[in-house]
Amino acid sequence: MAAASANSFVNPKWSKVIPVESVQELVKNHAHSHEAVPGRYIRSQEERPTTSSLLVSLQTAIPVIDMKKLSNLPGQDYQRQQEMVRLSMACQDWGFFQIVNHGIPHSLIDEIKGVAKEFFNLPLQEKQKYAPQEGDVQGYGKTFVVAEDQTLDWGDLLALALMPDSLKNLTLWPTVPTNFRDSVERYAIAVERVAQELLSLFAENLNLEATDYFKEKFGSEPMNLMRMNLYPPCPTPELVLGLSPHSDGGGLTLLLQDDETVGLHVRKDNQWIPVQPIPYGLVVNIGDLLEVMTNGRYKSVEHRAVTNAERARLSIALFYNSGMDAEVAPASKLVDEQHPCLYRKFKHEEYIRYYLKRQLKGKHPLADFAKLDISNT
Ligand SMILES: O=C(O)CCC(=O)C(=O)O
Ligand SMILES: [Fe+2]
Repeated sequence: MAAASANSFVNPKWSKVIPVESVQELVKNHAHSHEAVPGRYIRSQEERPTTSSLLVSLQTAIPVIDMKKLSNLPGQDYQRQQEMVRLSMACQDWGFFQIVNHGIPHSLIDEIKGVAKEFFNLPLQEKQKYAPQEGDVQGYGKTFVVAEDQTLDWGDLLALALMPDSLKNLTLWPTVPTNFRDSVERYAIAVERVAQELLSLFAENLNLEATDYFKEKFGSEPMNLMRMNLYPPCPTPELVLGLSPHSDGGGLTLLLQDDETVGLHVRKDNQWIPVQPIPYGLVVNIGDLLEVMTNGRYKSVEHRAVTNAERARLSIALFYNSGMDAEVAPASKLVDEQHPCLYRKFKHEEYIRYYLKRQLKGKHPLADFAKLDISNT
């Protein structure tokens, strides 16, 4: 039974895949034309990334957490306690933070960015060898294009399932550059270790019975994905989005972003806050599954990517998720009279299917799928 459901990830039918043109190609082919940005990419007035809201929000920044301060054992270490409080606030108020001193070697970070750039710079025919088969969410192209008339994101991507082995489809893993696969494997192991460390810190902060509470709930085989996003420069960045607003559907996301180019925006108090890159830092955000497991204490927050006219921007996301068969439900310790149960229990696989059938559109999926009506209680 488990094997059958796992294989369906690779073959039929996770989502309808509507093939669309590569944005990199579009830019190349229309570089000198007035029609460089086709109508399908142009956003409605409300969705456009206006500059006025950016100016206001520049005063705010997502919290930065120093992992080194958290690496000691729990105890009387005052610095550690302070950083734990900051981490807790970050998860509750923002759903987003950046981490520094996480222990991932800088050389490995340079390497993964290097192979990703090399891949996207290959000729289109080479990249198309890794286009997904029907119904798959892995491979080179775009996911979440579910309707012919949908407004498109100004970006290309490569999505890879990292684990479990039954989902990993090596035929969609590039072999050029030659060190691509090896770099991805080593980078993934390093980031997964940091994700596990963060999950134990969350459990400690939430006073859950064991620091491996989430590790256990995620199951022995987490379902982890990597997504490399490439946003080419856009002649009219004020009219398009690189990635539509969405909350991440998984557990925890660790994102490596471009050092020089701001592009990620996080929604806070109805404003879009740009995330200033920290060289060799990682952006961490809470996904929908952790919002459910923490009964809403930690927030899975909407975010989007914008483009600019001058430079391409690369980001590499690692989604650390529960296993497919894992049951997702609020921790019973986080449900009481003051905190009624906000979400129903569900199987992770059900939510993936639901999430993938929809366009990336704000934070609605979780609310529609699992939120309980507590107005009468
Ligand atoms: O490119 C970015 O900064 C955001 C990427 C992202 O949100 C995602 O891949 O889910
Ligand atoms: Fe995201």
